[in-house]
Amino acid sequence: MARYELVKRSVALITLTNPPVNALSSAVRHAMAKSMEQALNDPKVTAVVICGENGRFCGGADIREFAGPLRGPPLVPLLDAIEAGEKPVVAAIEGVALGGGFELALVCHYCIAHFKARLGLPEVTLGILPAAGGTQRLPRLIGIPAALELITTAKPLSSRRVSMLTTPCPPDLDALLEVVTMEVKKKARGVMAPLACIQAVRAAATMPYSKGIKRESELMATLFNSGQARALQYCFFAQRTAGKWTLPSGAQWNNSKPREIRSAAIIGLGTMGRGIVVSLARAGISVIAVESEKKLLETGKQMVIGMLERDAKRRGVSASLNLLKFTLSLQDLKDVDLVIEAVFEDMALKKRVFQELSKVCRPATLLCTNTSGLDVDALAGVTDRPHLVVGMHFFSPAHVMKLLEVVCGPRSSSETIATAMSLGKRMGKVSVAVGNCPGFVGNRMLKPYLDQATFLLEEGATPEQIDKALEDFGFAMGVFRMSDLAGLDVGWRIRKESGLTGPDVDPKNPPRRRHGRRYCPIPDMVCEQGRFGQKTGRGWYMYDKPGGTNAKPDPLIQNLLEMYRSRYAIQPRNISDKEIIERCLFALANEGFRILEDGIAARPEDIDVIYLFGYGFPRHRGGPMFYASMVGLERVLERLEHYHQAHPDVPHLEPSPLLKKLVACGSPSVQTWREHIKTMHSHL
Ligand SMILES: CCCCCCCCCCCCC[C@H](O)CC(=O)SCCNC(=O)CCNC(=O)[C@H](O)C(C)(C)COP(=O)(O)OP(=O)(O)OC[C@H]1O[C@@H](n2cnc3c(N)ncnc32)[C@H](O)[C@@H]1OP(=O)(O)O
Repeated sequence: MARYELVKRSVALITLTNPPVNALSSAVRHAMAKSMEQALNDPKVTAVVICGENGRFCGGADIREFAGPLRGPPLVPLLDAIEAGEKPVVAAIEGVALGGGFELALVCHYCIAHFKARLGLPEVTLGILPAAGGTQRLPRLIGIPAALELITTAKPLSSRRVSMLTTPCPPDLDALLEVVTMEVKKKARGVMAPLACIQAVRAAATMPYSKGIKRESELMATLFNSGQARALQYCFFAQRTAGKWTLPSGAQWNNSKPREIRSAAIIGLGTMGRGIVVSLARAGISVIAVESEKKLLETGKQMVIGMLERDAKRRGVSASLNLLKFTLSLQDLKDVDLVIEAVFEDMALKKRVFQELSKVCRPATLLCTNTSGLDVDALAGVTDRPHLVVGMHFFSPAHVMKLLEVVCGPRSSSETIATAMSLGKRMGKVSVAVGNCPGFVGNRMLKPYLDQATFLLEEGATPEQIDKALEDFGFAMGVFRMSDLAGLDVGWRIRKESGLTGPDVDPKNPPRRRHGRRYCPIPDMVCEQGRFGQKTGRGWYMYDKPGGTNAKPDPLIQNLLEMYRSRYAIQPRNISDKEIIERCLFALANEGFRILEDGIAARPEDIDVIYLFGYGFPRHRGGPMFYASMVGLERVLERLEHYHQAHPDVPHLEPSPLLKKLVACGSPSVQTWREHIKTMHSHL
């Protein structure tokens, strides 16, 4: 846990040895305390050096330990003792010095850092604050503005006994803290940890160290026990769990070798295709981009080049334009390692593309589809290599959004899945393996969520009221603003194709009902007026111009809602924010339980990661499944039963069997739900 060596008969070398990141677990703290005592008591030792094994200084406190009672020697007195010791202590930093690791470096009297070392205080991302003196020592060392900023930056330090310094303090401290508070509130609505950090840094500026450190500890205690800290720490591990995919066959992330992908091709240079080309080129992969018409090819090419150039400028690197080739001919794809089809969302068209690819590409080429919800296995079925077909569902804009759903068809081989997952990682994506069903995980869950929002409109709410409730909950954008951004026409076309609206609707359907269930036609009526969202300057809101982003409530939508309600004799009622949140989010989580039952997602963590990275679910709420567990499964069940009773024609409100089962088992923690799903059928 910590190795003690005497170097040159005078220097004590203490090496942290707790792979993979030398986290300060209770065993490490214990070993460090012992080693420090030995060094301080040995008259031969004139100086101490602390470093970490395997090129990593220290990744901070052991986050896993936060879930249980705190054991072992506490960190703060250990660090205070290092700082107060009579012998000089040097932190030799290679790799990461994060959180408690950075705080350890701060108490050392000297720091030597490799130029590639990464120093920082990421505690806020875990819903806590740097509570081993970080908020008190750092302002003393580098001043308030720089310390406030350091949450996301790395700064090498070289100073002695930092706690003895006075904090360099700007004359307009209150104004500065006010500005930072406003920024933090805007960036992370409703998130407690950054605000607590500001209060702790204020204490560093206005109090002696002994009082400041006490304040730091009080603030930490509040954060530490908060639901937000639990949610954010859950997110940290959920993201890592999601990469560890596993199939019922026994194939999994650590026993399936991915293929090396050197070249790829993208079919279709629409919004999605362009984003995927940029992501691939940024990852250093040669890309051939294919379009069906010269004009589309030229437009796509100019846009891709522009995107790559802007991106490279921002990152201070040169644009990898030499990796790109643009063509009208599928024949050019005969030698590529992998193809991603990103054509229009039309099964017949996609099948034609896959049949063509089967003929043109060499037999070992992987064929991937970027469909957002169509049957991946149906596409595999028209090829000569169904085992090499997999879904790679990127989210728009694909060069920005971090999420990738890797859709495993029943015939996708483990090597194919491993390759898609590993390619996603190389492209900087958070990849989650999911099963094949309409909408997969993310879009399948979206339907009940969107349905509830539009039903609430019928019953008396307005788009701005619903959006505000969701934004106050923590979403960056409410459901209607988000729909305006994404474009309303896509959903309209899908509803027309499925016979829910338009000329193909069965005339026997009573109004506001389809296939025996409640149906809200308001989104269709909005589209019939040519209101497709931001791009047309009108949608659920009005905008200054087509493409404008400043959403304003539109009296025409208000009129439309009033006319609609009076046509169907609906008496509008006052709807509370609580009802909005419960109906939208419990319906969302309820579908998540069904997805787990159906074996479309292997674990609740996978669903949460999809919603965090693909749908803007607030991270400090942990994701829809974690949120349900925090509310209490019993409560979620009771509210769903209540709403289902009030709306029996909405099957999505009927509590899922898995939710009922978990409640019957005493509402176990989200990390153990998997054990209760074991016996069910998996599509993964
Ligand atoms: C009444 C109540 C009073 C309460 C008061 C309580 C007071 C308690 C006193 C606390 C003192 C506070 C100390 C400090 O201020 C708090 C902290 O230090 S919090 C931790 C801060 N550190 C981080 O957030 C770093 C997190 N890690 C990373 O960012 C990355 O892992 C990395 C270090 C950059 C390495 O990245 P990669 O190379 O990509 O590797 P992975 O991310 O895949 O990680 C590999 C493996 O390691 C596990 N892991 C990483 N960091 C930690 C950690 N800090 N603790 C535990 N485990 C960690 C990670 O989960 C992976 O595990 P695997 O998935 O392989 O099992």
